[in-house]
Amino acid sequence: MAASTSLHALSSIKLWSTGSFGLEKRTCHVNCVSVGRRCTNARNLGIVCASNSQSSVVEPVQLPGSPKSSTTPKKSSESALILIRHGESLWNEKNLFTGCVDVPLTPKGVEEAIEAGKRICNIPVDVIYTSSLIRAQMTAMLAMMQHRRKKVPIIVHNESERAHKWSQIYSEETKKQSIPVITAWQLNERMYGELQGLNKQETADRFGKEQVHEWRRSYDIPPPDGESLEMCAERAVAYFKDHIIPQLVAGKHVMIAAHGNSLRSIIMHLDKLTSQEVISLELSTGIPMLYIFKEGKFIRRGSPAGPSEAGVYAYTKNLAQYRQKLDGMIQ
Ligand SMILES: O=C(O)[C@@H](CO)OP(=O)(O)O
Repeated sequence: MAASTSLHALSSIKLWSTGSFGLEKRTCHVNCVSVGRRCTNARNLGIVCASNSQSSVVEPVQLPGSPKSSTTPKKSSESALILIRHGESLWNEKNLFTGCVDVPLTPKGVEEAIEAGKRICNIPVDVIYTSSLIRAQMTAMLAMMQHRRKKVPIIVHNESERAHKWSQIYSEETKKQSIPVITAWQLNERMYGELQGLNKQETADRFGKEQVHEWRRSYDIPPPDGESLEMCAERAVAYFKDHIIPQLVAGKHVMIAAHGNSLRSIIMHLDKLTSQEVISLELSTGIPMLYIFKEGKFIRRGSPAGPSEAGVYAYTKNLAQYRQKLDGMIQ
């Protein structure tokens, strides 16, 4: 189906379409990354980095005015990568296709973000990436309010020379107690084209569940005038490789707050999912997922359960040590 096909034209094509919806049965929708039979298996992920990181290493992101630090990868280091889909938005609540429409969180979404923050409050975060959409930014900020390290997340404004200059910080100590938040449109939700603002149920009633599921979850079939997951991946995964992997290689701990589909495309890349497997990948709102980046590989560690449970902290010595350090600082 051509991306430019209009909904009007589609309605006449799809009115007769009533196929079964077998894929729905296989969908595994849980509070973590879940892909069919792989739901519970953390596994080593052969990576990306070997072919990309060396050619695309960029400077670790710094707050305005920070002295430049070394970009040399710390060979023995491991880095945490937290992925979090934004909390429930006002259009999630209304069951509307949202895409790149910039809608805020609901009170429930705010709660989800706070809860997510509690789940990651012992995991180190050096730099945060969010989309340019407010629901992802709200989620990142609210989650960080819960972090035990109590650093202040600060949005980096580099959109113009003046914005950069006017947001300078003139205290090294204050900078040390801050976390840069980089906003990137490349991490935005997939652009949903002519579906944006339509009710999901009404659209399924009109065009058929099968067609709507294809638009929502297939890899390479775009919704009318919108982006397919493949098109979304072209910008989101490219950004991840060019900007985020170099941070991890440099030993920085990264959090990404983004969207159902921009994160699906990144997870597809990290977990090496096929275009068939990604169909059943569903992400819940406000659930953080942890990967460990070590020796050029991403190791999926699932979703941190809660600050008081051993859970993910038992997985790596570094995370356990960081937590102990926080315990020491806070006592
Ligand atoms: O409406 C959207 O932008 C997305 C995420 O809420 O919907 P879907 O579940 O179809 O990916």
